[in-house]
Amino acid sequence: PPVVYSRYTDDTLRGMIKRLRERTEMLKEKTIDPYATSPEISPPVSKYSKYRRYIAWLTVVAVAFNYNVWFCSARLAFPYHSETANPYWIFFDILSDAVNIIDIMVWQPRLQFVKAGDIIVSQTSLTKVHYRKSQRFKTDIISILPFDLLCLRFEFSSIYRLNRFIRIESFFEFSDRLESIMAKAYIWRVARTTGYLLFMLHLNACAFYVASVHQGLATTTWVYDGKGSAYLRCYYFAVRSLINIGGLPEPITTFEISFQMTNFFIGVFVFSSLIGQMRDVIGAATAGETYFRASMDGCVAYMNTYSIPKLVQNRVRTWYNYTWAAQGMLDESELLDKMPLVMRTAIAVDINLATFQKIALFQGCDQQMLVDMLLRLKSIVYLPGDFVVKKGDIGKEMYIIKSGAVQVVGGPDNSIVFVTLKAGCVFGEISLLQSAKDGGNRRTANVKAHGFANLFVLEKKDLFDILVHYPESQKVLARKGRKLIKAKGPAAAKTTEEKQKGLTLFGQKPPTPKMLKAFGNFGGLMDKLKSQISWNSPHLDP
Ligand SMILES: Nc1nc2c(ncn2[C@@H]2O[C@@H]3COP(=O)(O)O[C@H]3[C@H]2O)c(=O)[nH]1
Repeated sequence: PPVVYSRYTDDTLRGMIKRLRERTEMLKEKTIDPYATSPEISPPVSKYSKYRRYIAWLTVVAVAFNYNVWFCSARLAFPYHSETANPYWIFFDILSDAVNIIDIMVWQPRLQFVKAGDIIVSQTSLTKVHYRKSQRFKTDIISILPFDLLCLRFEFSSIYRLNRFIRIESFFEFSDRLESIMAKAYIWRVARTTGYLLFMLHLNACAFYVASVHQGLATTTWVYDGKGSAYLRCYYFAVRSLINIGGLPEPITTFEISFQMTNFFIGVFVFSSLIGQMRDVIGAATAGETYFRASMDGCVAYMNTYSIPKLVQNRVRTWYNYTWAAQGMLDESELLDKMPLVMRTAIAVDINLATFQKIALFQGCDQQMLVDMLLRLKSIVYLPGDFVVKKGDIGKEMYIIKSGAVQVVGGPDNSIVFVTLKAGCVFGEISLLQSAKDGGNRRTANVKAHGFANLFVLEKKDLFDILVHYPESQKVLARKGRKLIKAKGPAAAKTTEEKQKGLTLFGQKPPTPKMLKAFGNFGGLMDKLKSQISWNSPHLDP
C-alpha cells in the first residue's frame, strides 16, 4: 500500500497547519461561520492514523535492532553456539533481517520529506529518489549486507552480523517518534536510559567472560570460575565493578589489574554520566511541580518575613494547592506566551470557543471578536466564600465561569442567595457596559464564590480595545447592556421581588463620594478588604 510518512513533520501536525491556514483564510473573508466545526482544528491523533501505524512498525524495527545488539554480542562472547541452538539462532537472524529488509524496501522510500524549507513532498516517485540519495540509504544498505553467508565457508559465528549494529538510527527514530506522541514522555525516557545502563552492564559482562577465557577459566581467584550460569555470574561481576560497589576478588596479573582499572574508569565517567542523565530526566519530568513548590515556598517565606497572620497564610497555601491541583500550572499564559499567534488562537478556540458561543450576551457578536477576546482571557481561582465582586465597587473586569459556581447574594449579612451561576455563565458585565457618567459603572450586586470557582477574567480595557475594531458588535453589546440594566439594574429594583423582601440589592444608589472617602483611610480600606474574604474556607494541606 502506498503509505506515506514524513521524516520531518508528522501528518497530524501538517493537517493541523493546513486546517489552521484554511481557517485563517476563512476568518479574513468572514463570509461563513468559520467556527462551525471548530473542534476539527486540532483533532486528536487518531488511534489508527498513518503516523501511529508507522510508529507501530518502528517498534518492530527497534525490537529487531535490539535482538541484534544484545544477542549477537552475547553469542560472540559466551559459548552459546551449539548443534541444537544454532537452528533457533538462524531462524531469529532471518526474522530480524526480514524486518530490516521490509523497512528499507517498503517503508523508508515512502517517507515524506521537506524541500526548500516548507514544501512537503509526498509523491512516491520523488520520495524514493530522495531516500536513495540520502546518507541513511547508504548506511541502511551496509547494515543488511549478508556477511552471514561466510558461515557457509567458515565457522558459524555472529561476528558476521556486526554490521547490523549500524542501523542504530532506526532505534533513535523510533525513540523520538514515540516520545512525540506520548502524553508522559518521561516514562519512556526513564525506560530508555535504564536500557542504556543495562546494556553497558551487558557489554561489560561479555568483556569479563572473554577476559576470563583469555586468562583461563578458574586459573586465578579474579576470573570467572566456570561454575553456575556464566551470563548471570558475569553480569553480577559487571554490576559490582561498574557501579564501583567493590568487594570483588583482587586482580592479580597485570592484565587483570588493567581490566579492573578500565572498568572503574568506565564506571566513574560513562556510567555516572548515564545515572546523571537519569536524574535530569526525572528532574525535567517534575520541573513543573518543583516550580510550583518553589513559588509557594517563596511566598510563604515572604509572608513570614512580614509576620502575616497564620490565617491569611493558610488561605494563600490553599489557593496555591487548589490552583495547582485544578490546572497543573500556576500561570497558563506563561506557557502560551512563547507560541505563535496562530497556535495560541487554535488552542484558545479549541478550549473555550464552544463555551463562549453559548453565552447569550455574545450572541450576535462578530466571531473574530470572540476569538480576540479568548486570547485576552486570564484564568483565576477564587476560594470558597470569597467575594469576586462587591456591590458599589467600580467594575473593571467581567468574569466567565470556567468551572465551579458563584452566587449573587444580598441582604443585611449577604445571607440571601438570589441566583447561583454555574460554568459558562457571565457576570460582572453590567457595570462594564454602562458609562461612568452617572456613576453607572459601579457593581450592582455582590457576587461570591460558591465552593472553589475557576473563572476567566476579561478586563474592561481589553474589552474596549477589542470593541473599537468591531463597531457592529459594540452596538449589539451596548443594546444588551441597556436591556440588562433595565432588567437588573437600579431602576428595576422598584418592581422586583427584592423590593418586596425589603432588600436593597439592586435598589441601592451607588456610593457617594462621601461614602467612598470613608474608605480612604487605611483602616477603613482594610475592613472593606477583610469583609470580602471568607475566613473559614477549607484548608487544603499540600
Ligand atoms: N444586578 C443584578 N446582577 C446580577 C443578577 N444576576 C447576576 N448578576 C450579576 O452580578 C453582577 C454584579 O456586578 P455587575 O453589576 O458588574 O454585574 C452583575 C451581574 O453580572 C441580578 O439579578 N441582578
